[in-house]
Amino acid sequence: MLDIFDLTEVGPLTYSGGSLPHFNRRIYGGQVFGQAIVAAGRTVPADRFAHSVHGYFLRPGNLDAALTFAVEELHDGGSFSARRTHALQDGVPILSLIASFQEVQEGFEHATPMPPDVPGPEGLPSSDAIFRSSAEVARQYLAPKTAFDVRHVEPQLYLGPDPEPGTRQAMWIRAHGEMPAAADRNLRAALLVYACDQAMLEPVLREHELAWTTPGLLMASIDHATWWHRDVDVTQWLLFVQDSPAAQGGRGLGTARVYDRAGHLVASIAQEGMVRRRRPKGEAPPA
Ligand SMILES: CCCCCCCCCCCCCCCC(=O)SCCNC(=O)CCNC(=O)[C@H](O)C(C)(C)COP(=O)(O)OP(=O)(O)OC[C@H]1O[C@@H](n2cnc3c(N)ncnc32)[C@H](O)[C@@H]1OP(=O)(O)O
Repeated sequence: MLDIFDLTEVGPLTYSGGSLPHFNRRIYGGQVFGQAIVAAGRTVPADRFAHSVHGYFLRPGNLDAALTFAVEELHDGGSFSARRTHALQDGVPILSLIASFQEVQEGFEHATPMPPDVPGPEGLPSSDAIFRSSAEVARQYLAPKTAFDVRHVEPQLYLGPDPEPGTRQAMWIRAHGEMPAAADRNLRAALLVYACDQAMLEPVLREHELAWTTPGLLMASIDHATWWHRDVDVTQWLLFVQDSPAAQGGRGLGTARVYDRAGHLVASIAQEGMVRRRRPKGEAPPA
């Protein structure tokens, strides 16, 4: 997974990168969003780190087409730098985001505390075991090796819906493997976005008694925002405390507060997605 974040500089403010296989034959949103953050981070002073990003998934990404990241230098201030990245395939943008970077500074501090009553990851079922238990479904949906161990507090939504629907969930996540010593803070930030796209809309599914494998489900991430409050390391367990404030009109909103094991709030995330039931064959779109 780390290889696809090792972008190649192909021109001024321009980078290229590869894609990992993905089950629905489009580029995994967290991958292209994370790569676009890394591209932006390559163009800022070395002591400025991503603190927020806002972006839109404009078109489905083609796994077989070249992926180019074009960065625009929007602003370099005394302590903040802003960059726009367009991820392009065949000359058209599939993703547009603006990321902002800041020097490390002292300031006022507060954070919503980690909920006290969430069980730790050790005793919870691992996504690895669930994927291994259903070889047929796993072959259809997943690459041979998944990068993250995901452990839900509520029932997982891979094979079926939650029998007790609700808009909230808590989930632990940790990358398999190590981070290279040379990994920089902006790469670590990007890897959090990679990790989260697989679960940000789960509270929407949970509330509506849906699962990833529900037949006829149409889903795609539309937009995404992350605020990194601190340096974040996906090779250590992170707790996602998730909610869905609303779903309507074919769109659902997911939010997450992300805590490290020590209880620090390391990031806040919001993501909206298209969540629809596929129209039955032959049914015309509304006039
Ligand atoms: C062991 C077990 C493992 C199990 C399994 C594990 C899973 C383990 C978790 C993995 C989890 C990964 C999660 C990945 C999450 C991303 O990675 S998503 C990828 C990133 N996002 C994207 O690629 C989205 C890119 N953007 C777009 O594609 C477009 O901007 C949008 C959002 C589709 C909107 O475009 P648009 O042209 O305005 O689209 P629109 O006209 O609304 O039509 C969209 C679809 O809705 C349909 N539609 C339109 N109106 C309606 C309506 N009223 N009712 C119903 N349908 C409608 C259309 O027919 C169309 O259908 P398709 O032709 O696509 O089949």
